[in-house]
Amino acid sequence: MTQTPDPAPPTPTRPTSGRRPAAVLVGFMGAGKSTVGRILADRLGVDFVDTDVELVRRTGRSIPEIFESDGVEGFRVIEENVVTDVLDNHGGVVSLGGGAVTTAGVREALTDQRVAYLNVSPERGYARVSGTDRPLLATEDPAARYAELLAERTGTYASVCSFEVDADADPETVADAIVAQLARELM
Ligand SMILES: Nc1ncnc2c1ncn2[C@@H]1O[C@H](COP(=O)(O)OP(=O)(O)O)[C@@H](O)[C@H]1O
Ligand SMILES: O=C(O)C1=C[C@@H](OP(=O)(O)O)[C@@H](O)[C@H](O)C1
Ligand SMILES: [Mg+2]
Repeated sequence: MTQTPDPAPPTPTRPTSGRRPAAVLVGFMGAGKSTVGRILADRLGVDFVDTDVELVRRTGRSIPEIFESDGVEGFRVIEENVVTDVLDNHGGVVSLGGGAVTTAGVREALTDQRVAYLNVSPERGYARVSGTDRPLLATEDPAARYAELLAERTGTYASVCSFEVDADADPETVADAIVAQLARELM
């Protein structure tokens, strides 16, 4: 007699609102995720969430303060919680912090999303963030650190994205390119 195998137990899922972001923006520091995300949300007539802003709002601490007290590992834990919660519950445009994709749980949460990778060159990207308070660039040679980290992360951005746009262009042009790609995805 053949035995019917037991059905697989249901996969545990996080409680969600059933909404899904219109688009999620990833890419390195200075790619323009925060800037373009707001423009894109306006174009689409939807809300905008920047997960770094949300993280600061929820913790009541600045990003440099969190890096100082909890280190990069502590920051990533808080970031993963905020990012996965926002992805589960937000229906608009979501911009992530540049390093969020280095966490496995974030990459997992991005698998069924529309993910735009803002691909910036080291020269353009660094010129935009040079002199700002991004903790990972608080080194003796921030330009070298920037180029090194960007090279390290490029494969990860490419692996989680649905499509890539040239982020060296001005913010309006980058937003246009994303709208065009989203329209293609609907066809
Ligand atoms: N496409 C762009 N062209 C020129 N400047 C930009 C562009 N995108 C962003 N910026 C500027 O670069 C800086 C960093 O942009 P931001 O949106 O914070 O990048 P990210 O969130 O990817 O780190 C800001 O001063 C912003 O005004
Ligand atoms: O690349 C990173 O690891 C980081 C990027 C920053 O966000 P932006 O990419 O928006 O600058 C911010 O989350 C933090 O300073 C760490
Ligand atoms: Mg940002």
